[in-house]
Amino acid sequence: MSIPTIDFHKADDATTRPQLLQDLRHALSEVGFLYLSNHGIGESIVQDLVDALPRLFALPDPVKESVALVNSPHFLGYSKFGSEITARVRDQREQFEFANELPDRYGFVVSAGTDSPSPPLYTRLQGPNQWPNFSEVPRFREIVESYVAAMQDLAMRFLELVTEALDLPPHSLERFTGPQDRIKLVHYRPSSPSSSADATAQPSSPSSSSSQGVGPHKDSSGWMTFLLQASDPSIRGLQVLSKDGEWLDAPPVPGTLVINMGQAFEVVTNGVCKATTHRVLLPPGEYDRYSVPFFQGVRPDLTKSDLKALWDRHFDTSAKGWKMVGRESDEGRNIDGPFLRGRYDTWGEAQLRTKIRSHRDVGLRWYKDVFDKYISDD
Ligand SMILES: O=C(O)CCC(=O)C(=O)O
Ligand SMILES: [Fe+2]
Repeated sequence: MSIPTIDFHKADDATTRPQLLQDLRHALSEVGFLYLSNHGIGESIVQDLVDALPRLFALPDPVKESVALVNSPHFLGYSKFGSEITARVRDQREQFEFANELPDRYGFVVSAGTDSPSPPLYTRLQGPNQWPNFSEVPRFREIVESYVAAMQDLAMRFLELVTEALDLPPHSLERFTGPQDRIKLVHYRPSSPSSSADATAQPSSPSSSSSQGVGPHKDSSGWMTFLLQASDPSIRGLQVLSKDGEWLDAPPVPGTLVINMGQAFEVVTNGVCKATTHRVLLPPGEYDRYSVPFFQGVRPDLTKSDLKALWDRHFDTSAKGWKMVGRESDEGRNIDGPFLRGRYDTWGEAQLRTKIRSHRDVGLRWYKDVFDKYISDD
């Protein structure tokens, strides 16, 4: 199996659109990953971001830590190398996380102390960014905001094509999207053999010579992920788990974005479109890898019961037409998925739990009352 490429230009031409829709349906329901070419994002919007990344991550640690994630109840900010855990192993990456700018509605209601009931705790994930204030990366905020705005527009346009490819009425998926889209600027560096022997490294890292950039996971932050691989094409690392349980390389292809479905998409489609398991495995060497995933947001109050009608009408998996439904490798099926597996019925709560488990220092500081519940619920 290989990862298909969807040429977005073909959607504009009535002679190529039907085949494109068929290819997209196949990619969504039977592969779970695709490259999107001719996506229409302005070249300078992408290039400005790509150019900013090495300068951003070369800043001294105290400068980066001036916007540390732990300062933010919204999990927006900088996390240093080795602070994130996926599949119980420390990831060899550092990252900045931003979102489209939103007010801290939860904080506002709670601190106002009015009689109105507090919003659910998970609404606290929404809030303002921490923008770093440094001169070494000129126009940084503007570059990130332009990229986010372009991705929000692309994600909505692509979602309409997906809606049509799955034979759904126009706009029927749009109502599941939420107010907050998130983006990460990520820098990977393989651990040297000596550092992988330190106390933080786990014995279960994928192999003794490669380091875990990010461990096997299904994206939990959003609905669909649009990933920019922002290093030289010779720098590999991203791998996708096929339905047969085989890890496939997804090398950078200039001019494309890699798209995959997140956990909410799998739930909304009743398992017809699987959220595909992926990881970044860094071959040994001295190099830097940069990537920028954009996660299209999900409506936080979405519950599984909201989806029943859609499942019955369009994603009845006992009906013919969804050829490979339910097929997934054992490794993929065993990936942690609190919304998928039914323990948490509301999307926002499942997302909060995932965030707390991945960034425990933030959880302890801002979510003390629910920390133990979410950490030890498996
Ligand atoms: O860096 C990459 O290529 C993938 C990152 C990723 O999968 C994630 O952060 O969810
Ligand atoms: Fe991911």
